[in-house]
Amino acid sequence: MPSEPIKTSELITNIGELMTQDPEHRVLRDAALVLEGERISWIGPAAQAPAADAVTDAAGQAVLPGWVDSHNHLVFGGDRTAEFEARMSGQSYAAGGIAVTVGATRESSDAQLESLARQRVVEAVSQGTTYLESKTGYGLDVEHERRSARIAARVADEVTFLGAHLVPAGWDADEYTDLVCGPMLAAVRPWVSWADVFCERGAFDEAQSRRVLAACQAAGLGLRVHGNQLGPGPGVRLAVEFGAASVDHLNYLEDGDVAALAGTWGAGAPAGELPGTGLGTVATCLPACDLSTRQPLAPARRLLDAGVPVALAANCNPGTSFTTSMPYCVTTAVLQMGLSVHEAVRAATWGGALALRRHVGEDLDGHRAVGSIAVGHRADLQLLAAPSATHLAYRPGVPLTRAVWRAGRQVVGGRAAAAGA
Ligand SMILES: N=CN[C@@H](CCC(=O)O)C(=O)O
Ligand SMILES: [Zn+2]
Repeated sequence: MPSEPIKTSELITNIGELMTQDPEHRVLRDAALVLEGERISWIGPAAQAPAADAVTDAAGQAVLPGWVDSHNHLVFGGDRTAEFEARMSGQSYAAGGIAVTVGATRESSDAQLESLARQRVVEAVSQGTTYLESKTGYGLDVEHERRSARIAARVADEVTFLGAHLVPAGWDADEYTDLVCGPMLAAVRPWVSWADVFCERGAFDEAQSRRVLAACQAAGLGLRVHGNQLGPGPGVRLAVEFGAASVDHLNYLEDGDVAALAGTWGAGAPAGELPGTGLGTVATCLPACDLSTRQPLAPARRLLDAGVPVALAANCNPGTSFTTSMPYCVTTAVLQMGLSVHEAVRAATWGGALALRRHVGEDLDGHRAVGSIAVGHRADLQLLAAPSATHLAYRPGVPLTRAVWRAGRQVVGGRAAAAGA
């Protein structure tokens, strides 16, 4: 991605609306902030801003945290246009389509796969994404999963092992599950910190999913689950049972599922803001996927009302959601899922960070918090070509990303562009 050399310090001033997503959920007017190296060092009224080595004039426009996109499948070859067209003519989505992408992925060279994945990251960053996750899952044998994990680790901030995406043709499901839990897990382990399982009809049943989650947890991986996408099922229950950081999709939830997720956050605790303690399972909703598969939209409003923290993610993959656009997800969450603009932005920034456990402090591995604008956090920001975040929903489909900073480095736009010149 293009980047300018990092400045010692940079003042971004004349910010019309600064939506911090900090613990107080502050929205500041006529604000400014200072970046020092990769971190945010000062936030306050523009009139009191300190001097800095460089100055960006936000020209009264809005600044938000960069999007934290916590669910993607970026390492794949080919596409599934024909399947999409068939779906738009009434065919339903089924897990089996994954096999088409597995074939195209195995036929691609390492260089092709990495280049394609990088292009997808660049596309995401150009729309304001500053931190993103990618899964494996289109290799589905030991060597190709290892390769996917290695490539994903080169392009994404967080990598999730999804060997349990589909049982490949010719395999017995239980024997394939043994492979995932044994040699495949060992092969990918150096590159991944998360594991996931597609717990759904046509993919992995409850017993197989439980085995995958237990083996990956024993190997020290954090857990995530694809659950309740194509019908009611055990995905949410399993995620809760294993203390997964996130359960994703959630198109078919029963009252008990919502209650179980809410229960993981404890009564009355400010969701996710007890650093390192009391963290439950985030509900990750994937609106672009829901629309592309013509499934009912995940009940984000109902989940928030029940006290469950919600994340929004793009779920970029060739089968169900071939988009990297977090603004599209935010817009849909507001226009069609009943979230306020503030809630949708929160879900696409702080919510994603919470789903990746990157929402607070400096972690043991030296990562700074992402997903909110606060002193000490990583300087991941986006400047909109609009005076408020409301324009993301008010002007749907309009490219509003004017400038993006990732770890203090401006990776989209220039200071002249930022000032509207
Ligand atoms: N649902 C499972 N996995 C992907 C889709 C995979 C595919 O169809 O290629 C998803 O998150 O939607
Ligand atoms: Zn997925």
